[in-house]
Amino acid sequence: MNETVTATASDVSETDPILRTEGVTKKFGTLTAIDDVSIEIPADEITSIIGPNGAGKTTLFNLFTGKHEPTGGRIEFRGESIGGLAPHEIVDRGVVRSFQITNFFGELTALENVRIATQAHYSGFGPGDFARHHASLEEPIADAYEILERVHLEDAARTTAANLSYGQRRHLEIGIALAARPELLLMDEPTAGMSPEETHEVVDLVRAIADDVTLVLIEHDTDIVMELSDQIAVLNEGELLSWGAPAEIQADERVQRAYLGGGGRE
Ligand SMILES: Nc1ncnc2c1ncn2[C@@H]1O[C@H](COP(=O)(O)OP(=O)(O)OP(=O)(O)O)[C@@H](O)[C@H]1O
Repeated sequence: MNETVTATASDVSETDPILRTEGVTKKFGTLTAIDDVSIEIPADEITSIIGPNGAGKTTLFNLFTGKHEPTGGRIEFRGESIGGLAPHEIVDRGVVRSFQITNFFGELTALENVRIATQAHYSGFGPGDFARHHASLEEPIADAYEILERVHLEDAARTTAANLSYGQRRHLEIGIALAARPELLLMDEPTAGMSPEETHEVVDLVRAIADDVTLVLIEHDTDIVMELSDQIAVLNEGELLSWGAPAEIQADERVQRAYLGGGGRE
């Protein structure tokens, strides 16, 4: 059993927490996937969640997004409890997840994919209401172009998603997430499967997005984690093993033993 680590923003950051958990626990039958985790995610910064396979990283994201309901404990976004809210209610509050798995319409263009995602913010658009009269699409289209520029896909606006390169598709997924106007964006392995050049581009993109969106990343590439993160939370067997600035995490012997040196569970 590890000693209990309680992560507070005051340890590493001066900013207010945007997301906070208090003793949050998630059990699947007899397995405790998240075990009494208390953490504060500071606003306007980049926080990474790392840990060996099966440590509970994805489960923690699923608790943040409402995919899973906590078995115990509390999750607050901007001071209000969100534990147990439906996923769409949590998105409406500004907590959005960018998926690693493809989450777009392959036969539609990059522009159309992002435009559809922006339409939720305009009154009068309902689900599936994709093909409106052109004039009523002006604002969503302008928004979509702005987002495509942000994710460096302006030149691929008219390319169907299926014909984008792997790296471009990952940019599109980030664009679709940005279309939901997140205050807090959860990114699941943004550089997974990318070439060194594509990785470099995404690292720059993540940094640019972090200028006005709080980011929480799950990332397996330790170099990227150390480069990008303002603070790092280390999970191990469902528990918060350590929390701190990159240099502190790198120097933490428990982290070395549990993660950087191998180990883990499936
Ligand atoms: N829906 C589920 N039902 C049952 N067990 C689950 C479920 N989701 C996750 N688990 C278990 O909870 C534990 C934590 O899994 P989780 O996917 O959160 O780990 P992770 O840190 O994201 O791992 P990885 O790095 O391999 O993605 C694992 O033992 C996993 O098998």
